[in-house]
Amino acid sequence: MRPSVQLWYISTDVFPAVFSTKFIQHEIIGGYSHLFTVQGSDPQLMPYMLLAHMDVVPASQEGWHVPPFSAKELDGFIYGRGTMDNKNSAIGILQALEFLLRRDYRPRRSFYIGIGHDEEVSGHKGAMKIAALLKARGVKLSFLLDEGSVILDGFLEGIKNPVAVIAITEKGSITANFSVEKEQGHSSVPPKETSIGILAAALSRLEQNPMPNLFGHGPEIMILEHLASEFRFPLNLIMTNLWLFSPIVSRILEQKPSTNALVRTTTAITMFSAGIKSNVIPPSAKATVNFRIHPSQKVEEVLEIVQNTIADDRVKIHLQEAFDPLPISPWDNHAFGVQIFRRTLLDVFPDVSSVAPGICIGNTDSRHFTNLTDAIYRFNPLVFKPDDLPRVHGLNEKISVEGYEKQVEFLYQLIQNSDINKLPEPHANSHEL
Ligand SMILES: CCCCCCCC/C=C\CCCCCCCC(=O)NCC(=O)O
Ligand SMILES: [Zn+2]
Ligand SMILES: [Zn+2]
Repeated sequence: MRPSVQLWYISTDVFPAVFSTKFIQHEIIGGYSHLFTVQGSDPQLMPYMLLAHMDVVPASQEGWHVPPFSAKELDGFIYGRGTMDNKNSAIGILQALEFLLRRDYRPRRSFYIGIGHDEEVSGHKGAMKIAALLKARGVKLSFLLDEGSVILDGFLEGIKNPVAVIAITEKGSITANFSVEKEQGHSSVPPKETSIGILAAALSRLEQNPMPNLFGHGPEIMILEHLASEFRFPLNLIMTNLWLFSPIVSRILEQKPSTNALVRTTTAITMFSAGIKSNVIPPSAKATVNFRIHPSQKVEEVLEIVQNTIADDRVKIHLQEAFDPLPISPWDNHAFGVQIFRRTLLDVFPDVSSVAPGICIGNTDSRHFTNLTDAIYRFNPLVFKPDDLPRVHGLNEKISVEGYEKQVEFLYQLIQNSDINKLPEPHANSHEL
């Protein structure tokens, strides 16, 4: 089956300078993905990489203010599937580069642009192949920037200003298929339990018994530690004394889905199918459950908890895909990428008062690049309010025109800021960055 991508916008017509510049090489990888190699003028500087993807999850035709693939503009917003996840980055990166090239800019530091075509189905044919190709060419990266976190505005009770959260790891994942088989028969003489009843009860046990709250066992605590001074009194005192207050804070965080996802391995029953006719005892019931693994756990440990919670041998478990949480990227004054992001945020988003390390609660193509660098960061320069979160993979995904322009500006500055060969001095102003 062909992936659901539109390729027309990555073309010579739309980005003439990108495609005609001598020091830029363009390759198609895996049939649809793009790899651009931008050769900098100083080969001594270690290259970096910008990553994005152009494939999207499906969109229902109902419930949208405009058709989901029309990219129509309404009240200052561009609506459409992929406007936040992640065509905004794919086009934004190329547009920033196009602008720079038109101003005769030649970067000093080389960089790669990878635009995958199958991120939403694990990136095995796109990003994974790009990573393998770069590895075979002996490439090492100073840092890599992908999607995965944003500038949060109004997510945390008690913080007034928008804060940029750059994910330094991402959760692991298990996609498991559960099934129960039972003898088919006449519905007038039903057994005590059907395959549907057995499977539904097992899944209900999984939902009713969430995985343990692991706040404080992984890097999620760093978000609050870094943002402590942003909280109003007395929350700032609580956040600066998490050694004492973490039991209370962990209970508060688990109340909302967006913060619950930070403190535990989550369990989402995403597919269920069973039954063939209203008067036939169903021969089988099947379900798919997607777990996103907290950074302090591993696949094995989660599977053991699942087995013990279900505690029913009639329920068979088949793993579709499973991988551990990703390594934690450096976050200190020597982390080149982090310093570049800070400086660029300060340049472009003066309202952002803090930059904190965080966790990507979903998964990204960047996880295929761990052989090329230990400095993998997931961050999209978009200001997110709480009602934006359900739009990702949901209805009425949209980006404001101003927000998209800011994204391009961020990338435009980031490319230039990355050209320095040593870490910048901290800015001498009152800004908290
Ligand atoms: C301190 C408050 C934390 C709030 C946490 C919510 C922040 C949400 C920020 C961005 C959300 C969306 C990005 C997730 C990227 C996932 C990309 C994707 O869809 N990959 C496929 C997959 O995971 O299945
Ligand atoms: Zn995405
Ligand atoms: Zn997505």
